[in-house]
Amino acid sequence: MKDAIRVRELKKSYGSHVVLKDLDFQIEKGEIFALLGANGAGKTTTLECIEGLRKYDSGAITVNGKMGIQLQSSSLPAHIKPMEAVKLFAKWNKTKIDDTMLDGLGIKEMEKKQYIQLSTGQKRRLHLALALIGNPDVIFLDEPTAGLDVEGRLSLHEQIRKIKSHGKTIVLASHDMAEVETLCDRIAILNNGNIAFCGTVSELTDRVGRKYFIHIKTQQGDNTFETDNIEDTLISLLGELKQKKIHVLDIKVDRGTLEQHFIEMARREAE
Ligand SMILES: Nc1ncnc2c1ncn2[C@@H]1O[C@H](COP(=O)(O)OP(=O)(O)OP(=O)(O)O)[C@@H](O)[C@H]1O
Repeated sequence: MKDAIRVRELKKSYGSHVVLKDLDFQIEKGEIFALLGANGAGKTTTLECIEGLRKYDSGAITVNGKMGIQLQSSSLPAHIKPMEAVKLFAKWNKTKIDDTMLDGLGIKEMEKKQYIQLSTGQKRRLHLALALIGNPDVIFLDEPTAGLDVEGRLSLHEQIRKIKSHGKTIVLASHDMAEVETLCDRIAILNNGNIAFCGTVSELTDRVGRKYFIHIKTQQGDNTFETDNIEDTLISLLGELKQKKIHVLDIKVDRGTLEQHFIEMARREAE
């Protein structure tokens, strides 16, 4: 399949702070691709270099097709009405307004409100609509569902899948691993200025295994244990605590995210 985006030997520093050491990856046409990584790993820097909004030090970036970029919340004037923004963007793009797309995203229902009066979900849908004006081939979404409730999130996922079904390529930066697991064809994890992993979610699961975190709060303090077998670990931990007559106040089990496990694994391998 033809690449929508190809990044080769991308390097970027801010002064003496090296953020991207040497990035190499490609994004295939028609896939949903996510860029993951801890805060400050360089996701936004990478996306903005690809989008042409940020200068990079060296390397090569190729984008095949027209780009549509989702705005940050602060980028629209507070009092603009959604359809005014849509008309403005259509004019800039010298394109006709796609009523079917606007109906799908419920933009016309927001007609009477000003931008600051929109709910978070409505703002996200408007940002998506504005990114789609001009019928782009590659769409960049930065944290598309941050701050939304479950219903808002599911509805936006549905819209993103619909965009993909029209053959578009979608690139997103996200912190929400559950979202990435359900939505994305492939992911890349940024760590220490490099692509630490690039592949499908199931390839990532195969690499790190399914792990869990058990958090135990006792009179003596809090402890966290990583395990791939909740039952055995819990039985042995509780047995040990009982024997030592340490009183358990609270127990929580969470799955952690694949990204956390992967970064932890990379850290251990580097030691
Ligand atoms: N314009 C800038 N000048 C100097 N340093 C910058 C600039 N932009 C980003 N940085 C630094 O570069 C690093 C990467 O930032 P970037 O915003 O790309 O990371 P990120 O992975 O998108 O983070 P987050 O998940 O918090 O949004 C951070 O340490 C950040 O402080």
